[in-house]
Amino acid sequence: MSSPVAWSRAINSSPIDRGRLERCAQEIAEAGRELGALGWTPATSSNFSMRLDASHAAVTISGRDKGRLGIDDIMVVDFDGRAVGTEARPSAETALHTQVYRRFPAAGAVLHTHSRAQSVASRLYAARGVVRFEGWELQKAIAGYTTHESVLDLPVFPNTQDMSELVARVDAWLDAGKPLHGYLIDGHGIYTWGKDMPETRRHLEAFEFLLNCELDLLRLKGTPT
Ligand SMILES: CSCCC(=O)C(=O)COP(=O)(O)O
Ligand SMILES: [Zn+2]
Repeated sequence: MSSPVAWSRAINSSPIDRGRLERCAQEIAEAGRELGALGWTPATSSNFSMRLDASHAAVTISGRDKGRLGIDDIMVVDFDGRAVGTEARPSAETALHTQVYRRFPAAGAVLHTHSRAQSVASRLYAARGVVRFEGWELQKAIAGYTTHESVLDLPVFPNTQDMSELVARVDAWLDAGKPLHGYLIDGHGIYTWGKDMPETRRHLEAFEFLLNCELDLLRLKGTPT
């Protein structure tokens, strides 16, 4: 959103609660600062969002430095990706965010980052199409996982500038009944989500840690497990 005036227009022309929008924008900006400080949002990459209500999300404006976000760098979109109350351009990857909110009614936040581990792992596992985590205690950081004796799959989808292709791949995975808590895009980065921003941050940190462990094993052993 380019200014508080635009925010007022957005709120006046929609059922969105202004207080909720401001709180979400603050949470998104804070997450961006912390993820940026970790080096996971290089060169304006990455995008973040939070659910506002049953049909709207707050999402980062395209091209902004995600490590230095203010609330004016956050805008409102509907779940078809249309901007609400502003001429600003939402993230180029907005369709991947709104898909999560449509497919997971309990999802409250989505984070997408471009860390080195995410980017390198996406290339190494692209041919296999999935990174399979087994036997790691940190799998329990993902909602619903209660033991290291579980299988946690993080699919790797081919990169494309056509978001509808990516949306279709995610839909196909879900329609096959396979669990999904996040995914890599080849040569690109990771998407993950959760019921709120703290859970989404936890998922992102867990996937980052697990990917780094798998990459360390690869360096030591030579082939993917
Ligand atoms: C320079 S990063 C290329 C685009 C991208 O992958 C990304 O995450 C940021 O795109 P946005 O439109 O959300 O700024
Ligand atoms: Zn990206």
